[in-house]
Amino acid sequence: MLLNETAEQIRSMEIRGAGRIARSAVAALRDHAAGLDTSDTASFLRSMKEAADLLVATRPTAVSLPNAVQAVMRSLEGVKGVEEGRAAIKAASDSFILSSRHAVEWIGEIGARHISDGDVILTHCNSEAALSCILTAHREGKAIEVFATEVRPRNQGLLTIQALNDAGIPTNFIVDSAVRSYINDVDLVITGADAITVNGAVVNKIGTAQIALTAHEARTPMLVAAETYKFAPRTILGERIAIEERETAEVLDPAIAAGLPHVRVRNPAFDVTPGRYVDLIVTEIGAIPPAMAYMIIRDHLGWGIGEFHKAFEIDERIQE
Ligand SMILES: O=C(COP(=O)(O)O)[C@H](O)[C@H](O)COP(=O)(O)O
Repeated sequence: MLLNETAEQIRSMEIRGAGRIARSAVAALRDHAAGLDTSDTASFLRSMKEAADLLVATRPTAVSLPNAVQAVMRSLEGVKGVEEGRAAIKAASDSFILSSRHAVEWIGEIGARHISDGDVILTHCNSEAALSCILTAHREGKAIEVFATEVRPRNQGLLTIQALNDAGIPTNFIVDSAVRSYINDVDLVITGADAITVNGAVVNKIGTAQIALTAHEARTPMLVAAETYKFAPRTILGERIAIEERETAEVLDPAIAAGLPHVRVRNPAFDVTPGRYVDLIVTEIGAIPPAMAYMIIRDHLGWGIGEFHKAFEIDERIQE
C-alpha cells in the first residue's frame, strides 16, 4: 500500500489498535523501499528516514509504532547499496509482522491459563491481544461470559462485541459508565495496552484507568495483554508517553459546541493506569508483574542504558 495512504489510514483510525498500527507501518515501509526509484544510496536512506518520520507522526501514543519502525529502520545499519537496503527492510518488516502475529497467539495461550471455567471477564476497547486471551479460553472449552464497554467516543466496543458474537461467547454490552454497577459480577478484567512505561504504568484507551481503580476497589484482578514491543524503552530516560488529544467533534457536534462558548470540549484518547492497579502483564514471553517492566526493556528488548547512545548514533547517520 502507498505510504501516504497508510499514514492517512492510521491518522483517521481506519487502521487502529497498537498491534495493527505497527504491522501496517512496517508493511508500508517495506513497500515504500521496494518502490523507490533511485540507485543512489544516500537518497534512498533519506527517503526511508522521511517515510519513517511520516509514519511515526501519525499517532503519538502507541509506542508499538515507533518501536516497530525503529526495529525495521535499524536493519539499514551498514548497508552499502540500494538493493541491499531494500532487501534488509523487506526481511526486517516481514520478520516483524510474523513475530507480531505469533506474539498475539502466544499471549492468547498464556492469558487463557488465567481464565477459569465459568469466569466472567470485562474488557474495554478493542484489543487483539486481550481478545486473543478471551477467544483462546473459549476455544479451550471454558464456559465464559464477557462484559464489553461501548468505548465512547469512537465506539470500538462495537468491534469487540462483533468478534465475541462471531465466536458465540455470551456477551453483555454496557456503556462505559456502567462498569461500577457490574464489577461485582466480574471475575477478571482484561485489556490491551498502547504503551507500558519502565515503571509498569499502562497507557491504554481512555477509561482504562477508571476501570482499573474500580476493579482494585472491588478486588477484581486486572490483566493487561501486551506484546513486548509495547514497552517503551525511552521512558528510562524520562521521556513521557504523549497522550493523543483528538478532534473535539468526536465528542460533541460542532454545531452544538458553537452555541456553548464557555464550554471547552476535551477528547484525550488514552489514559495512564499506575502499575499498582495492574496484577499481571501478559506478554508473549510470559506473564509478569508490572514491576518487571524494566527487565523486559533491558533483557528482552536489549535496551540497557548504554544502548541509547548507539541508537542515537544510528539515527544521526541515517539523517546525514
Ligand atoms: O487502546 C486501544 C486502541 O485504541 P485506538 O482504537 O484509539 O487505536 C487498544 O486497547 C490498544 O491499542 C491495544 O490493542 P491491540 O492489542 O490490538 O494492539
